[in-house]
Amino acid sequence: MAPINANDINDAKAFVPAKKALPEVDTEGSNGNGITSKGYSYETLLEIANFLLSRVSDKPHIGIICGSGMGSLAETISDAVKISYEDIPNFPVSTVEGHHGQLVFGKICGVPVVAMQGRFHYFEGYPLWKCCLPVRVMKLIGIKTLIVTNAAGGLNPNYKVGDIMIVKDHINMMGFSGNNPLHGPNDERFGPRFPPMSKAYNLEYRKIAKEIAKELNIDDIVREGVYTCLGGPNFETVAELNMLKMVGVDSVGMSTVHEVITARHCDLKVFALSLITNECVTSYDIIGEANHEEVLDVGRMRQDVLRQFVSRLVDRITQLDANNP
Ligand SMILES: O=P(O)(O)O[C@@H]1C[C@H](O)[C@@H](CO)O1
Ligand code: HPA
Repeated sequence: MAPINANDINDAKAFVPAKKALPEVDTEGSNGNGITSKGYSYETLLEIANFLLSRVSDKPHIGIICGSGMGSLAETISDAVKISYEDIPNFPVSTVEGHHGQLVFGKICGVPVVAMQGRFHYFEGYPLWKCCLPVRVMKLIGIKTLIVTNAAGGLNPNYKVGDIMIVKDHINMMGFSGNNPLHGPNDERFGPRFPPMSKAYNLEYRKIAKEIAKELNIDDIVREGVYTCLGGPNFETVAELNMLKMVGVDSVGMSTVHEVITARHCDLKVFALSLITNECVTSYDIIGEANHEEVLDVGRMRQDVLRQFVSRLVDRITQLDANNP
């Protein structure tokens, strides 16, 4: 029999390896006890931050992470300066469709912002600390608030495709097995060894978001609920989803939780939302299955409303924080 090669496999897509190798260094906690783990040192992150600051004129106040299919959020940014991840020293690269792979600096409603058009996921092969490295870099370049968006499956039976869920809390499923972005030596220059997470999602921001939903006349599609992140890349089984439903999860995705933990650790204020891109399959009788194309399509369908929502949020958060420095 003739040997098979990769091109013989039906519909095989060429494997695209990450375009650059990333230097990983051993980092040591700031207590100097000699314990090390893989990560980037504070100084390396500072170098990345300074590299970025040398290319922009304004320090951003707010960082935005665009979820799958939601990259168009960054198109509301005026005076945009775009920096490809590939051009940033020691930065990871995006490998998922629907994640452009660049930082966009500029202004929304006159407020200096930076948006990540493309995030890093655990399933891409990045450890959690590396998925969250941009959050620390954004902290170092000056942001005070992080707005996180994600595409997620709707587990709450009242949710419909296209709904926007304000995240009020999360369940860190990956953390239950000890997989946490803060694992390893703690550098106190970022934050404390044992950061609390009981107020991770800023209450005032959530109130503002609900007011904005009313102003935009979209309060019928805006919900509030609990998000969880699983490692992916496969979508969940029926049994897994039913288990998550029992423990109070409203939306399921593959990101955000570790980013929020990293952000709260370094004292950033956080707002997060899920765009419900598909109904979770919680019964064996349901014919359809989750797929990434549908996720991206719903992102496109909701892009206008999301842009308006996030723009107003940036404006109002800035006013709120100016009054409560
Ligand atoms: O980056 P997010 O969390 O928005 O992406 C979700 C999770 C998977 O990466 C992808 C599945 O379609 O969308
Ligand atoms: O149903 C889902 N599960 C996990 N991640 C997702 N991202 C979009 N939809 C989903």
